[in-house]
Amino acid sequence: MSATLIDGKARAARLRETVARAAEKLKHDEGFEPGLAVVLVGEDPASQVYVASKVRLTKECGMRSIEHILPTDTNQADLVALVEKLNADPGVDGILVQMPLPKHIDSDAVVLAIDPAKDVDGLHPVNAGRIVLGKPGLVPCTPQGCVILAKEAFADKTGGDLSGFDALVLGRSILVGKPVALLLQNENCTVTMAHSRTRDLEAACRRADIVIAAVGRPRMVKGDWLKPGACVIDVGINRVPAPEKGEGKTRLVGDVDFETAVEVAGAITPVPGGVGPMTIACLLANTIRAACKRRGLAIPELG
Ligand SMILES: Nc1nc(=O)c2c([nH]1)NC[C@@H]1CN(c3ccc(C(=O)N[C@@H](CCC(=O)O)C(=O)O)cc3)C=[N+]21
Repeated sequence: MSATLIDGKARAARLRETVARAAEKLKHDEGFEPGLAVVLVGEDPASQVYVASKVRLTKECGMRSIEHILPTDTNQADLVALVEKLNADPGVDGILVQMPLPKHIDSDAVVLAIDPAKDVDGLHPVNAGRIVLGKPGLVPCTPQGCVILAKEAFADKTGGDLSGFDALVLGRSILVGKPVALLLQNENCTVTMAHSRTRDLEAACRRADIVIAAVGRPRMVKGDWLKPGACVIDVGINRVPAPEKGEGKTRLVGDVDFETAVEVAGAITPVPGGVGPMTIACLLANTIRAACKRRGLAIPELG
């Protein structure tokens, strides 16, 4: 058996289309263009690539992109001052400070400085708390993308309803593991949070109808860890050497061993082309939501 591929690229393109329509409507009905401010500190090449695609897709969706590229030696006070300036700017609806920040900067303090109403990354403790409480707020982008893709996998069977499924989240990071576990609980899944100290991880995995792999270990989850027919969402973005492509070349692999998993799973996300593109589409969707909420407008349904 070979699993159905969950096409994150196509799903993300569809979400961006609804974002573009919402942006167009805001421009037409309300006379403004939602604005997303992206702050990049330093010259990390991966971060530069991510920020470039966020900027490009923001514009493609008919929104305004405000870019601040700062040198590596930027100090914390100056970065916080910039965030405060963006908080106060009425033309800025969303603020994203690209992570990781240089080591001399306390990223918690920077995130805390972001106005929770503009926190389109969903990283501010106020927004994290809202998920815990099951209250509306800005939901982190990668976890949001994981849930959308899991629903997509069950579209035919349950109409996308995840109620009652056993979900296993592998990894407990603030950015992905913890919030995605809470979101799945809010979708009425029975959630297990597994991590490096989990006893008999393989057995726990084998019980799950939905596996979210977010540990950052290349190809860790093997096909024989999976319940036949399970839905597998691979959050991993690991760059590994690919000598077969030439000397010094690399390729991207997930936290799931795709070749063996695809034989057992019912549905699986590829890497690349799975969760990654959804992360950016959800960021753009959050910018629309933040823009509407801040102005007292109804928040559109963005699918
Ligand atoms: N404040 C902040 N918010 C973030 O959301 C954030 C961040 N910092 N720092 C870094 C991580 C990583 N991240 C990705 C976004 C898109 C892809 C993506 O589109 N990946 C493509 C392939 C990209 C490639 O080829 O390298 C894919 O999976 O198909 C991946 C990773 C957002 N992050």
